[in-house]
Amino acid sequence: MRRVIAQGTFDILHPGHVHYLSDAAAMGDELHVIVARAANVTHKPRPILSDQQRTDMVAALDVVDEAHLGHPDDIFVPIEEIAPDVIVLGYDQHHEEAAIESALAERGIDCEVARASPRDPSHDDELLSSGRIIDRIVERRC
Ligand SMILES: Cc1cc2nc3c(=O)[nH]c(=O)nc-3n(C[C@H](O)[C@H](O)[C@H](O)COP(=O)(O)O)c2cc1C
Ligand SMILES: Nc1ncnc2c1ncn2[C@@H]1O[C@H](COP(=O)(O)OP(=O)(O)OP(=O)(O)O)[C@@H](O)[C@H]1O
Repeated sequence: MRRVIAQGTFDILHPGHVHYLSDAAAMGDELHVIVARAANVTHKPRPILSDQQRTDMVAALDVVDEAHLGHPDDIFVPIEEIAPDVIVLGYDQHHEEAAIESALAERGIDCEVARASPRDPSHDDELLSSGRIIDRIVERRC
C-alpha cells in the first residue's frame, strides 16, 4: 500500500485541481490531501471559502481517499500521522523539493518528494486558477 500526500488551498475547485489530484493519486494506492488553513495562506489573498468547506469539497472527489484540514502551526504533524511514501507538490508550488526532503530527513521521516505535471486549458475559455475565477466574478458581477 503506497500512501501519497498532495496539498494546497483548493479555494473554488477547477479542472487544474482535479488534474493535480489525479496525477498524485496515480503515484500510489491511497491519496491523502492536506488542505491549507486560511491563516497559513499568506502568499496570496485569503481564501473566499472556509477551511471546512474547502476540505469537504476535496474529500468529495473520487480520486481522494481522505482530506485533512492542515495543522495550524507545524506542517510536519499531519505528515507524521499519515506516514506517506511520497509527497507530491503541485507543478507551480513555491516549495523547494530539496528543502522539504531535508526537513523530512531531519525529522526521521522516510518519504520521497515528487512534482505533478501542469494541465493546459482544454478549450479557449477554460479557467484553471481560483484567482482568475474570482477576478472574473468581480468583473462580471460588480
Ligand atoms: C508537505 C506540505 C505540507 C503542508 N501541510 C500544511 C498544514 O498542515 N497546514 C497548513 O495550513 N498548510 C500546510 N501546507 C501549506 C499549504 O498546503 C500550501 O503549500 C500553501 O499554503 C498553499 O499553496 P497553494 O498556493 O499551492 O495552494 C503544507 C505544504 C506542504 C508542501
Ligand atoms: N492548471 C493546473 N494544472 C495542474 N495543477 C494545478 C493547476 N492549477 C492548480 N493546480 C494545483 O492545485 C494545487 C492547489 O492549487 P491552488 O489551490 O493554489 O489553486 P490555484 O487555482 O493555482 O490558486 P490561485 O489561482 O489562487 O493561485 C497546487 O498544487 C497547484 O499546483
